[in-house]
Amino acid sequence: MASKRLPVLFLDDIVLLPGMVVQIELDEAAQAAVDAARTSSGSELLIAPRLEDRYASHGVVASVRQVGKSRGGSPAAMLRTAVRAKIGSGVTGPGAALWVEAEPVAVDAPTAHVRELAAEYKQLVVSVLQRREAWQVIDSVSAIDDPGDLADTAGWAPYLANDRKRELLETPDVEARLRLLIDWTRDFLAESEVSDKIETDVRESVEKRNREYLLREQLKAIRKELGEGDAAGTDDYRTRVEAAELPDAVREAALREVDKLEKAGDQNPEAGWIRTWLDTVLDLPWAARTTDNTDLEAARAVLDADHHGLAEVKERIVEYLGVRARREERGLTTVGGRGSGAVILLAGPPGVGKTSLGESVARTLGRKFVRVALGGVRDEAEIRGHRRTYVGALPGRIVRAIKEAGSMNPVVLLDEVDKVGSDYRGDPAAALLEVLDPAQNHTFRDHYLDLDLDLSDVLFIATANVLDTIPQALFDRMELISIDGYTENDKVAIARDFLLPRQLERAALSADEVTVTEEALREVAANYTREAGVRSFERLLAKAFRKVALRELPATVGADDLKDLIGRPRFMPESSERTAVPGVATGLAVTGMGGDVLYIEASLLPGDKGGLSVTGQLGDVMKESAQIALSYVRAHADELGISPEQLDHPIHLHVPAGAVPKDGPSAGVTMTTALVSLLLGRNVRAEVGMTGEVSLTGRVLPIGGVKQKLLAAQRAGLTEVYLPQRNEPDLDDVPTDVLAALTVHIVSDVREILASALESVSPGVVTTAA
Ligand SMILES: Nc1ncnc2c1ncn2[C@@H]1O[C@H](COP(=O)(O)OP(=O)(O)OP(=O)(O)O)[C@@H](O)[C@H]1O
Repeated sequence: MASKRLPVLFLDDIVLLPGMVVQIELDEAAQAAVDAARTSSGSELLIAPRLEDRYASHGVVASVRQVGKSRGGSPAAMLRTAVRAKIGSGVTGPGAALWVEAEPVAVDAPTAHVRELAAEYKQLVVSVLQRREAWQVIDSVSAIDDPGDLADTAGWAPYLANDRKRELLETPDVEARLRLLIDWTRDFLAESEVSDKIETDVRESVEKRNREYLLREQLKAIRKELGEGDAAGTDDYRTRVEAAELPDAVREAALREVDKLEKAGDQNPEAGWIRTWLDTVLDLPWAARTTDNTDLEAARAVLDADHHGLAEVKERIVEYLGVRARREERGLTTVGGRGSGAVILLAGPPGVGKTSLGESVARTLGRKFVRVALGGVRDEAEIRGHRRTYVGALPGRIVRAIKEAGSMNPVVLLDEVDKVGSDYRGDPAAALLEVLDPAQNHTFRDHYLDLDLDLSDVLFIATANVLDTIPQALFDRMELISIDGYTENDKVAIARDFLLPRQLERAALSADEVTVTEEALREVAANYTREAGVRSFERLLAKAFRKVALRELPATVGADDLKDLIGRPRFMPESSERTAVPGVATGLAVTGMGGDVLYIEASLLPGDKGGLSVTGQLGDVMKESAQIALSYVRAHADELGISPEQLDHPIHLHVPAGAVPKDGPSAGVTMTTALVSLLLGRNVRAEVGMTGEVSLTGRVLPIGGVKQKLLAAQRAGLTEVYLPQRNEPDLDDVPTDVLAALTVHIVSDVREILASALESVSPGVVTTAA
């Protein structure tokens, strides 16, 4: 098409495409252009955008339809845009306006492909218009037939930014223009679908909340009318939950339950469950913590003030607290969780102060203390709670402990972890493992509570009497501290400094009123109790003081008064009595109650077929020990001076007390000695105790629990003990006063025991089967 010379008007904030009728306000430049058009170019001018100081390459040829005033009263002109034109070089005059060469763009007849694109675009535009419910516009757009004209209706589209409109203006090719538009319109539709959805969601949730509020108010009114009251009660939960210091997730969950409660109404059984649950949640100390006292010297002082002796145990505890404090200081507890300090396991017989040490640790740190008894727990739900769907569901013991403690960082004593069982109701040990594992326990989930509970600040201390029944995985997480039991001197000191004052106070007596002599205490320790700890000791003192309180005060309790106050001694040295016949030897053993002595008895039965029977609830290992002992004796009969006929008789070996299950190889030397004593008819010396495994060749192999066994030997009044050579280093752990009271023979072959433990003078009678 031939180019024209036209006055040009650049507009900054609007892009006009062909086929539009618009009113523009006339500033000076616009006035000049419009004037020039009316006077010199047949009312035609070129309008082009100038966006961010960039001039467009194309504009539209527009004709001035009318000039007048806008509604605001300023000069304005009504323009109608026609064809696209390429802007050529600028030329001067006539008049004040700017003139350019404008070359109108020729439009080819549309191809079939272009028509297809146009149809597609038309559909998209109609969709957009439908969303806006612009029905009239839909009609006029639908009526447009020419693809180029259809594309240029985009000039009206409010969702296209000016720079996109300019791109359309500068794209004279119809097909390219339609492609651009199809893309952009699709995007717009997709976006507006999402935002529509958000809008509806928001609107719906607001409406729902309003509706719920209304319904709740109505419900309250109805309940009040029915005299069911308690609308205030549910309201109360809402305010309580809102006022409580709860983690966000917990508050949300609690409010959901309050909603349910409000809907459920009073008569609904569920209301009761929800209330109990809400009470539990509100009772938990979500935000309460105590501040740790990390002064290690002070810690040591507290431990010393609470407990006699136990130097090594206290040292280990102080070290443990020191490491913990340092880790915390360096922020290591939270990083990765794992390995942030194992759990202390206090292992030892009853009454040695495991529980009270736990209490002391809490006191040292200034933390709350709670004890969780695990003895006999077989149901996982005991630890982790029942699901709420259970009738009468309760939270587990851990949650209850935290509630009882009233702080999120108490000391929790897991008492008797060695007595946790498992059965069809799940494995409590596995749940415990989760409780103790720093990698998991910051989000511990109780079934009942069903909320994450952070246990990572809890200091767990476990206790156990024996180690071999603790599940391995649990044991691996723990740092073992053994407390083996007390010597007689220890017990007397503990009684004097701790048990006496406490029991006096309980009996409402004062130290001025009742004095207990050292001999009396020693007598109680030696002949009234035979325990590793001091539990019965304390009980007997309590019993004594109840009687003393009825006497004339002040009073002194001496050894002679004991019979009156607490009865006759219960334990007398029995070793000489028990070993008064051939075939009985005194062994040393460790049980859940601490160390103990054990008399192994052998006797010959009538008959000539040989053979061995064993009784006393022995485990497999112990039964094998008996076999080995007998085989050893048979193989060495000659050397030992045993006549072959003796070996023809069947032998019965018994380990009292028959009701207590026993196992382990450490009775090997005792069984061998009992057999030899029987077959030679020579008594075992009464003051002798022994422990050690025996091999078929008579080697004595090492055993465990040396300290506990020696304590027991001393308690039982023995004065000589045989120990395997490889256990010699264990003597370092044994208190010096125990070692002073015992002669310890270190042996590596059972012959050494047989050579010196039997009475040297034969009683002269050879026992044969009756
Ligand atoms: N070394 C000690 N010094 C002072 N008191 C002690 C000492 N050892 C134990 N006691 C006292 O002995 C009593 C029994 O101790 P505790 O109940 O802690 O024993 P335990 O080892 O936890 O037994 P269990 O295994 O049966 O739980 C407590 O009153 C405790 O204060």
